Amino acid sequence: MKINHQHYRSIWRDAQSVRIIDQTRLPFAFAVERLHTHEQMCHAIRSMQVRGAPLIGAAAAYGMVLGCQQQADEQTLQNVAAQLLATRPTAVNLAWALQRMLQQLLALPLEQRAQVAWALALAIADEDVAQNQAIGQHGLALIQPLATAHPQRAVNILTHCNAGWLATVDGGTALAPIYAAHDAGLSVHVWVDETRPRNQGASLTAWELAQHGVPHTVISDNAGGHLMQHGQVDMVIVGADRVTRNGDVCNKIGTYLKALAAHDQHIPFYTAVPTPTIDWQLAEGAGIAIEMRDADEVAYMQGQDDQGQLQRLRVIPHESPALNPAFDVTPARLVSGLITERGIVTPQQLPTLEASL
Ligand SMILES: CSC[C@@H](O)[C@@H](O)C(=O)COP(=O)(O)O
Repeated sequence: MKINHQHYRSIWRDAQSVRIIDQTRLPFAFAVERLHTHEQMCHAIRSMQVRGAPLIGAAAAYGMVLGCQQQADEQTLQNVAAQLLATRPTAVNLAWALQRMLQQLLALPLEQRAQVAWALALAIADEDVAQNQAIGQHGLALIQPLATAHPQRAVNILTHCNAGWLATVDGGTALAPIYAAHDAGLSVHVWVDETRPRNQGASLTAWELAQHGVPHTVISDNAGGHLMQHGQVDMVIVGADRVTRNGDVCNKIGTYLKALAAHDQHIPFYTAVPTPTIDWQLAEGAGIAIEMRDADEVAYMQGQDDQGQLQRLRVIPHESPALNPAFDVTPARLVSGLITERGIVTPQQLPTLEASL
């Protein structure tokens, strides 16, 4: 991803520390933070300075590296992994990356661990970038026929939350096919759900689409169904935090409602999902731990006033409680297909995909 003509990943090594883009400051400030300890990485994941399933996985891997720099014995590494695992419960990539790092590090002699850990984390990051590139190409094959069918207008794609390059190491999942289509010269336009309460759509997806020059429009979370009814959505592509063996898709709260509306209107609903986001151990979505976040995220909104000052404003009565489940589960029956780095599969074809891994 290029920002002001400079290429960035959303996480990278800098000497013996790790750099991240602080996503809580976007879209109004582009700020890079430097992390030296695994405690700082825990804070970055919990506070959502870094967020999005694949990026959380890579961040956890780099968190293990930072822990390893201080002490690399088994008990310390298990302890660091447990702290990182406790930061956010829903995205399976976190547990996946920690398990992989632990397994590979503990197989090494103690004195080699701190050194090799950097290469192991980089491998996870590089794999994510490659997977997203492949997802982009497979997803492009879905957009191409829609562009051919409607040569006089843009293909309208609705997305929810941020599953773009900011949610990954680079390239994005749900946005990867959109970037691929735009770069291939196809006319695409993106309906960007604002994604209350944390506004990842309005703040992050809109920002990165604008950086890349992709035409888009931010809509309120409630507008999607209306646009679908009026022929203004050709397809929906979302990301996922966890997909279960049967193809149930856990993603940002509100995804399920978009899937229901898309199903009612016979609009294809795809989820773009790298295979590390598939939880082969879990039979169905009902078993997924849904993160409950602070009610203040619902009670308050943050934004910039006309003088350029950041403001945090309460939007509900002081007497009213609020509830903030961060994710929901879209049943497999509403999912047209999963765009993976191995190709596009229906939920029913997941066992074949698992066998091929
Ligand atoms: C490629 S990211 C896919 C999902 O992780 C994304 O859609 C999402 O729900 C992110 O939630 P967040 O709470 O911002 O981490």
